[in-house]
Amino acid sequence: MTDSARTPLMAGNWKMNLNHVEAVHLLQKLSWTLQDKKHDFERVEVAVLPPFTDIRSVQTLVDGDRMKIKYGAQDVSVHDSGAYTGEISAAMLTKLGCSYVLAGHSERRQYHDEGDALVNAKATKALAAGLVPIVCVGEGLDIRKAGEHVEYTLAQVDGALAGLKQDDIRKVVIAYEPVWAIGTGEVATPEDAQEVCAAIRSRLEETISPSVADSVRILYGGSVKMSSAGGIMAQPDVDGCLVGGASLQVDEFAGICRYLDLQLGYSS
Ligand SMILES: O=C[C@H](O)COP(=O)(O)O
Repeated sequence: MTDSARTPLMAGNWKMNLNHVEAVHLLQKLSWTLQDKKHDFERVEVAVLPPFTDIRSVQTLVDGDRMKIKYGAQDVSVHDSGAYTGEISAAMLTKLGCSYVLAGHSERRQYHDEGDALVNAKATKALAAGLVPIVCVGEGLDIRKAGEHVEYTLAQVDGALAGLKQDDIRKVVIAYEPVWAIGTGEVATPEDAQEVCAAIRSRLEETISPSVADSVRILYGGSVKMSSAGGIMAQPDVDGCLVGGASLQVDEFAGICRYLDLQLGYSS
């Protein structure tokens, strides 16, 4: 990203990894590493998205050690309470001190058949409870090969944000994740990321307002590593990264969070 009022966000999606004991160890080590390197959390925000079972332990650690790392969940129910076995409500996440929640991650879309209407309902519930939804969008390989990736992704954005108030949309984070680059080691080029992130921002400008488009943070996700983060973050419409596998390795994730320092040649 270039100079703008948008604070970059590096969010680590742990997916279904780490039990609560392992989560505490990783988070403690991440915090020490970033503190040791004098990471400026106001300049680059850092968040982790653990499995539900870890969140209470993460909350206790973050509060107890006054960490500046934020945290959130990987999914949220569209229901407030009641007979919905296995579901977790937005209010439960707020009570646990969560700041963020993913909505419509490609793995939820793929394995749980989540579509844009459900993603929209989840984002709506999250916002109403004071959580910031990280709305995930992105195309599969067939769509990319057909050259329809921009149109396809913009339709997902339209669907996910339908009916939300302007002031709510301003708070939303959008994560562009080309599915073919997730967990595959295939990284979209910085130019690929910029193409779609810029198209998303233009769409927000046209359909919502220029000021909302200027406020919304758009992340890139898909096999991001410490070595690729700098090039991706140099793109003007990329405001951060949604990191999967590399967020489970403290040094890699800390390096991604410190992309600015590493570009300036400070010690890794
Ligand atoms: O939520 C994260 C994305 O799915 C990217 O995962 P990855 O970095 O393992 O490719």
